[in-house]
Amino acid sequence: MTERIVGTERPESESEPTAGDRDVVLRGSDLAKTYSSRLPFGRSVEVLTGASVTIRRGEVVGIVGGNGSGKSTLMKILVGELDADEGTVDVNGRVGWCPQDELLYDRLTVEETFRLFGEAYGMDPTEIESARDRLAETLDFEEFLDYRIDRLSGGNRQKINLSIALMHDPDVLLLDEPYTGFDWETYLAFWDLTAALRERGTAVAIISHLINEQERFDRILELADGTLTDVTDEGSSQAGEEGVR
Ligand SMILES: Nc1ncnc2c1ncn2[C@@H]1O[C@H](COP(=O)(O)OP(=O)(O)OP(=O)(O)O)[C@@H](O)[C@H]1O
Repeated sequence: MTERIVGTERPESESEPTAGDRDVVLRGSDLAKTYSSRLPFGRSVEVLTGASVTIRRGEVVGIVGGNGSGKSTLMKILVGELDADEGTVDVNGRVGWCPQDELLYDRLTVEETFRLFGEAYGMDPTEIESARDRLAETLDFEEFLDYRIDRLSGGNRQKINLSIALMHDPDVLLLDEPYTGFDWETYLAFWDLTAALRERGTAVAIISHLINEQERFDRILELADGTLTDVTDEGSSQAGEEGVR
C-alpha cells in the first residue's frame, strides 16, 4: 500500500524543508506497481519499477510515454485512486483530477453536475455558482448548462469533466489526456486557462500523447520501462518514437 503523507508535516527524521521543498505540492517517490493476474497461469504486468516525480507550485509538467507505458497508472497512484506496491506519495494541498474516463452521470444536467461535485468538495452554493459561471464562460458551454450530460457532444462532455476537476481551485491539477475531442478554439481556451492557473501558482501535470507545442510546458517527463526521465531538452529527438510531437 502506498504511504500517503498529506499536509505540510514531515517525518521527524527528515531535515527541515528547504525553500525549494516548500514549493512542492505533490511528490511520488520510487513508485512500483505490478498488476497481478487473477488467472492461475496468467501473466503479471510490471508497470512501474521505481518512478519518481516532483511537482512544484506554478509549473506545467507534461508526462509522455507510449501506449501502455503506465501513465494512467501513475496518475491514479498520485491522486490516491490506486495503491502502489512500493513507494510514497506526498501531497501538500488540494488535488484536482481529470481522468481519461469521465466521472460524469448521464442523467444529470450540467448545472446539477456542478452542484453535486461542488457539494462533495464542501463548497457553498455561491462558490459553486461563481465557479460554474466562470468556467462556462472560459470554455464556452454557457448555452448547455441545462442540458443533460448524455445529450452533450464528446468535446462538451470533456469540457465539463475538466471543469469539475478545476472548480474547487486545487493547488495541483492532474489531467489525463485533457484535450482529446476539443476543437481548436477550445484547445486554445484550455491553454489560456492553464496559463492563468500557472500565474496563480497552481501546478498542472498533463498526460498526453500529443505534445505538439513544447514551449507551453516547463518540463516534460517521459515514462518508459517503469521509470520517469526528464526529456525537456531532448523532446524533438523523441519525436515519432514515444509520441512527443
Ligand atoms: N486493472 C488492470 N489490470 C491489469 N492490467 C492493467 C490494469 N490497468 C492497466 N493495466 C495494464 O498496465 C499497463 C499500463 O496501463 P496504463 O493504462 O497505465 O498505460 P497508459 O500509458 O496510460 O496507456 P495509454 O497511453 O494507452 O492510455 C498496460 O499494459 C495495461 O494493459
